[in-house]
Amino acid sequence: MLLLAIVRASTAVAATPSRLAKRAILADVLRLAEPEEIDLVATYLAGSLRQRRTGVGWASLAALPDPAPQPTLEVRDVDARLERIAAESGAGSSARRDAALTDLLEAATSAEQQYLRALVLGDVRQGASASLVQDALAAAFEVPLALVRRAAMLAGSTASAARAVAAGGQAALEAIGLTVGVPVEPMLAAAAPNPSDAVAKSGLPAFVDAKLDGIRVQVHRWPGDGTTGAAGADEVRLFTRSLDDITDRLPEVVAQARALPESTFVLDGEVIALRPDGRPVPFQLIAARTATTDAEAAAGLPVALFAFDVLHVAGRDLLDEPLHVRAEALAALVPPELTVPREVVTTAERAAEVFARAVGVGWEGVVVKRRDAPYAAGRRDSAWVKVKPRHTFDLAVVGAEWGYGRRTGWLSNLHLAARDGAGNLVMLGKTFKGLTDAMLTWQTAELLARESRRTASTVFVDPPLVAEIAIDGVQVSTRYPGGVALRFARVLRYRDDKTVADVDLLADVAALSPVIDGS
Ligand SMILES: Nc1ncnc2c1ncn2[C@@H]1O[C@H](COP(=O)(O)OP(=O)(O)OP(=O)(O)O)[C@@H](O)[C@H]1O
Repeated sequence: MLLLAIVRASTAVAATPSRLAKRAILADVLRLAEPEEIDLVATYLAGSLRQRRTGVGWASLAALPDPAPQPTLEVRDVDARLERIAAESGAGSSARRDAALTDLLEAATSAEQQYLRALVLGDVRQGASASLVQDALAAAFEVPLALVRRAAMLAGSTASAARAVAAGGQAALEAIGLTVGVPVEPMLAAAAPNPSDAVAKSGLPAFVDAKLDGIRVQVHRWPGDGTTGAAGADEVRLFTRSLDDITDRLPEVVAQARALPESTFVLDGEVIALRPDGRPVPFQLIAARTATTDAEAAAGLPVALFAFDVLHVAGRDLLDEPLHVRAEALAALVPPELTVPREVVTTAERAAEVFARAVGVGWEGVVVKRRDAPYAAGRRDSAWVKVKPRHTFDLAVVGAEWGYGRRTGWLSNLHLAARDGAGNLVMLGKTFKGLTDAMLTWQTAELLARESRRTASTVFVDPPLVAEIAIDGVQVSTRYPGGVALRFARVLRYRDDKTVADVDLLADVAALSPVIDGS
């Protein structure tokens, strides 16, 4: 199939808001794909690449070469070229990568060049997600959508489901089961602002788990065939939320899995580290630790898996079992000190108490779980509902960057600052989230009226506006002058009844982090 077919579909999908129309466009393309390439076609249609990383950044794609006059690029050719680009390593690799990229772009028409650039940068804005492509696969091959979704989550990708359905139709989809050693898409959580809204979604009684702020890890163990590891030792593999294999990075978790009393299982959980006083180490440090295979760095911060679910034990798939059955299987497999703190509650009041206690001991919040729900891999629905404390601060808006795309002409990305002890405004982060069109219009006029200076991208203001900002927390920053950066900031509302004297203190914002406040 020509890449052009995908580019055209992507453009057409972006141009219609109707999900049904999008599905029809995608299904037409999927029907035309050869069975050997349908996995790539499905991947590209969802706006992603088969290669997790290509090593190509913005700079290499800033200027595009002259386009080809005619579309000749085949989807499979594009993939093969990207594979070579991604595989480049060692001395001179960046020059070789750029040369191969230029070759690829020279073979592309102008529309294809734009599409390839967006694809490589992960920036295809067409409104087609993996979920929509699954919908289109079901339509194209006339099979139930639920079966496509199930196959995609069990085989770990929509591309694998596409390959199966193109090769063997419904029967091939049905034949896909959980394979220990092959990661399953993790179940995700919806969000609620407080525990009572969460239990309203989940129903009562509900499981209320502590929400641990670490790295999601799926642990697979199965009897070894002696090909890797010590002779006769079981195989263990660890996968992240995006299904990357990080077994080598977390030897303690591998050891922990080997110490459990079964030789075949799949566990889901969160990897964190605890301080000597039992409080959790901040997420940033866990993320840094998980990103390295450096044994010395690893030894400095031992981590452990805290399991919260089990998908398979000793030949028995548990995905379709209700949570309370999986919870029993989990308790039989994993000792309590290696499972997340959990309580079954029967009232909203009790859920609120468990939430307050969880936050009090340093957990990120809670995840409220429906007692009879199966493991909905790859889905974000109300069977799991996360609740985090919402921290709000009144911060100064000291500048704003011009928006682009739909926000062209509006000042959009806000520069946010708190006050230090001397009354100076110290920048802590930026946000363009939470702004309605009416707020964008209002703030653009207000900020321009207060303009003190500007650069090409940013208008700085004096005096600042004051906005109520919600954040999930703070983290240590080397970028911002106060050494503190906001996490997931969003605007709740403007406080034009407040002035800079009402802006919250840097120390109060920083106190959200056990590390930054020095304790
Ligand atoms: N007890 C728990 N049960 C389920 N998930 C948990 C639990 N403790 C921590 N988590 C983490 O919370 C996440 C659930 O939220 P969600 O599915 O929305 O993921 P997310 O987008 O990464 O969210 P967040 O940034 O809030 O962690 C899981 O991916 C997991 O990493």
